[in-house]
Amino acid sequence: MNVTLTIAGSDSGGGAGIQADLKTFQELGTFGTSVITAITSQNTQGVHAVHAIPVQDVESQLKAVLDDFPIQAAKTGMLFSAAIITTVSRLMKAHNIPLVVDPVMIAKGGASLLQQEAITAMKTELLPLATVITPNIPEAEVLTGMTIVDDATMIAAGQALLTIGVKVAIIKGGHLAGSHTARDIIVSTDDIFIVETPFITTKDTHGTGCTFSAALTAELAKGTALREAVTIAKQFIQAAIQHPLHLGSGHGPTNHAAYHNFEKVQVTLYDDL
Ligand SMILES: Nc1ncnc2c1ncn2[C@@H]1O[C@H](COP(=O)(O)OP(=O)(O)OP(=O)(O)O)[C@@H](O)[C@H]1O
Ligand SMILES: Cc1ncc(CO)c(N)n1
Repeated sequence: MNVTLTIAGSDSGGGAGIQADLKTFQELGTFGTSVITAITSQNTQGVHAVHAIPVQDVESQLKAVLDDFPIQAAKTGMLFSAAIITTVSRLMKAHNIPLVVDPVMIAKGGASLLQQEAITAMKTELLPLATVITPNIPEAEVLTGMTIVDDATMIAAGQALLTIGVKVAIIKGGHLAGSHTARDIIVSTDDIFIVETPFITTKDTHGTGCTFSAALTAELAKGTALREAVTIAKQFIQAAIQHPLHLGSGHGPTNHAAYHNFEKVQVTLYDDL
């Protein structure tokens, strides 16, 4: 059994955060473990409260999991504070575990999930340990100081992230204004490629970023090569958005079971860049 780990915040609404990660890990045939960094009181309408877990409790959860489980890949989501980032980075540095960093900053409704002063710690302590980083466009802009408007600027931002020490940058295009496609660009030192699916107009997109990065983590844990792992993660999130559950009155969760319950999604790959 391949073991995965998520270090993230709890979403009481079940569509994002730890809950999305564990459901996705399970769907893709891995055994999910978790370290909770914060408890959010959240539903489809928004984030109503955030309670950060004391840093010593984050540390003891992470030690407990790392000491006893053969973790094959880990991901981070909501980390909230510089102190939590410093602790997670220190402990992960001592282990050679493939790490997917989803640099969660702001929830879809606008609530802050990462304190402003934590961005430096993320850049200097966590990103050098990242195998893969999965920023959306606003997050990539904050981390690089660049303005992203098209493929060329997405690639340039990805390359800027590589200089921080990240091995692979996946810049997610879901937020690009006026886009009819959900186009993500993958930049590594030896390869640049694009995965693309049709953009789906829906309000049920709560937790898309968490779900995508968790699917990628599960595939990396199984030893799937990068291109194939990204393609499966893209199929997983596209299916989850395409077959909504219509839960709640706001931004509903995606359907984490859709990848197995519906027909396979077509992903277009461009690699002649
Ligand atoms: N409406 C959509 N239709 C199809 N694919 C989408 C849509 N929205 C996002 N995606 C895809 O979902 C994945 C997650 O990207 P997204 O940009 O939504 O992450 P995010 O903004 O980090 O999410 P979150 O709000 O959960 O933090 C990417 O592959 C993106 O292209
Ligand atoms: C706990 C948590 N993590 C991440 C996100 C981003 O979708 C969210 N809304 N809530």
